Amino acid sequence: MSNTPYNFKDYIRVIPDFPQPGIRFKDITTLLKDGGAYRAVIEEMRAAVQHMKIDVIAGPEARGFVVGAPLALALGVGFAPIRKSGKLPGETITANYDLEYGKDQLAMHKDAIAPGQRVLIADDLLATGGTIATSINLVRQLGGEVVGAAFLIELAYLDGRDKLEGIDVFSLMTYE
Ligand SMILES: O=P(O)(O)OC[C@H]1O[C@H](OP(=O)(O)OP(=O)(O)O)[C@H](O)[C@@H]1O
Ligand SMILES: Nc1ncnc2[nH]cnc12
Repeated sequence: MSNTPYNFKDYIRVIPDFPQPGIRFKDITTLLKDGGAYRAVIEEMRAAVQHMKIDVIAGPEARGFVVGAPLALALGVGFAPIRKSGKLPGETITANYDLEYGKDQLAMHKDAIAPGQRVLIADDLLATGGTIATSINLVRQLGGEVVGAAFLIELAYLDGRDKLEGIDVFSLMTYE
């Protein structure tokens, strides 16, 4: 049971028609700039995923970094970046994906995850699930065991969770 004094949704700015008509963009910068609220969401996520016995967190660029890296520090585990293609300097594997508003390709270093490691994938937001499904694909290609996925925000009406069968999913805030 959470004891937080924060109503986290009060810290999310919803911007209609960004980046294209019909999308209601959930802006987390209004949460991140408040040190107390930022710390509190990471603490809530840490408490929710602690039982998963994670070895490493993987997070997709860019907003997955601002959630995944502090969560890794809070849990005392390492962080493996999942980047848009062409950014990582070492040997990589890649996978293509669709977004709520576009297409892209993600990459990971081949040595980012050791075979058999228990991995949590962390991101700010679950929408269609394309980013997280691609992240899972990459981690599994490297031999990692994806035990969980954690988000600040889930857009439940886009059914992204359907792509996460068999994985322990935690979302701090849900929009219906
Ligand atoms: O569930 P999905 O439909 O895949 O959408 C969710 C993803 O979209 C956003 O990232 P975006 O690709 O816009 O990149 P950014 O973090 O660099 O802004 C968000 O941070 C998630 O990673
Ligand atoms: N509606 C949305 N708001 C913020 N980030 C997103 N990524 C995909 N859909 C999004």
